[in-house]
Amino acid sequence: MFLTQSLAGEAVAAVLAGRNLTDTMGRQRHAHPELEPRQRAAIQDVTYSTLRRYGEIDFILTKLLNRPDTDPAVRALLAVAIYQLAWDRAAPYAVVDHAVNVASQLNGGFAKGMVNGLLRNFLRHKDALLAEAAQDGKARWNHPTWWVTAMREAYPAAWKAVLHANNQHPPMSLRVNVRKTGRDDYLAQLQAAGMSGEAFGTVGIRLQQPVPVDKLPGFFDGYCSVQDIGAQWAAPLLDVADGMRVLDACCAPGGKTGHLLELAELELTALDLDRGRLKRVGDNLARLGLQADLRVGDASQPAGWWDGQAFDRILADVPCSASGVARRHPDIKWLRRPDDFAQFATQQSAMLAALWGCLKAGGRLLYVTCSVFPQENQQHVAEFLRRHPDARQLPLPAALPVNGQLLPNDQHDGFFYALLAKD
Ligand SMILES: C[S@@+](CC[C@H](N)C(=O)[O-])C[C@H]1O[C@@H](n2cnc3c(N)ncnc32)[C@H](O)[C@@H]1O
Repeated sequence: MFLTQSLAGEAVAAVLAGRNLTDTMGRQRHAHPELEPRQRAAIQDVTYSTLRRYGEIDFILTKLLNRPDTDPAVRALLAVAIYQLAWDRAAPYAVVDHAVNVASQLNGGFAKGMVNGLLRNFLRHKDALLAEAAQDGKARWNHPTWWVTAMREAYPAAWKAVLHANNQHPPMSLRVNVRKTGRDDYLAQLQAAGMSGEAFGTVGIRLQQPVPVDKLPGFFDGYCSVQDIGAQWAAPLLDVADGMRVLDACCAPGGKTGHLLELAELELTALDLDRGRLKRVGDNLARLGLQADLRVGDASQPAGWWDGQAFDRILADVPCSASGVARRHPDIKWLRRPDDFAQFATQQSAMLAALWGCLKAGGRLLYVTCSVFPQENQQHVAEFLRRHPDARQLPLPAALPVNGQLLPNDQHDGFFYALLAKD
């Protein structure tokens, strides 16, 4: 547990200092090759869970700490230990002892006594403090206040459910590669391997329990991909057919690229700005037995990568706040700032306008975000339609919300879809 607390504390401190959690944990894995998968899973679980609950934890720490200028590394360690004492199954005495040991190695160990005293104090008043945090208007939602206010305004009926979903463990879902096996066959293979899942859509399976991918039958032979059920709408919405020229404009790590290629024989260009992430697209396609023309480039600058031949279909899965997948990336809640949206909007508008010029008349473009903020979604598309008289928004299938906004729930993450036709 010493290592779990030490590395989880380090990761929480990095996020609270403004750093990305995925990158931070990647660096930790690199620095600690000796960690076994079980230890890595424990560190990830404690780190993610602490960040999911950070509103309540911060409230409790603010009450218990005498000094507002506590060392950030010590405060993050305390946050992790409070998560463990309040919600984890770990034995309280072990949590406190190990936290004291970790503290003794932080910045000269001056905080050892304080960590010991504060955690014991927390244990003495745990129920009352947790009840107080659960009642506090700011702490209880475990989101920044501006985010709660925005959700209240955007979804007067559903905002509590949206915030609640963001604080849960996400479901693990699969997309069966129909080029290799059928969905019913794959469900049977899962069952034979001691796993069970529920069918969704035409090729989706939501697993009852998340599992490491190496336990999934035929995963390395491309029988399935891990993909959220909500993300599995993208490729079918583009209604692709054999022989089409298709652009996947922000493709990495390639979840939707693979799905498009599983549906038809396409001449597909897979573009991404990030060379490292594009490599993962190549790896994923190789695993699935599929091929695309992979290009590094900026979607808002087609001159750098486009040969001038228009596309029949374009998928624009643009960079966004990722607020619809906050439960998979709990750092997002604490890293985003309200003024980030202006920057996203500028980037999203530039991409959409440039990609529109690469689409054939009669072609379709699917605008996608994994955001629940209307300014990245409906409002953004309405503005685009005002500026482009040759663009028409097509209705979505009845199974999707009319406005294209999927909100996160126990079945899928939050996504936004707008299907645009060029007249
Ligand atoms: C939401 S992710 C795409 C997810 C992907 N479509 C999938 O389903 O696996 C957005 C991607 O856009 C890429 N990106 C960001 N800015 C870009 C730009 N100007 N041009 C092209 N790609 C960009 C990022 O590197 C990131 O991989």
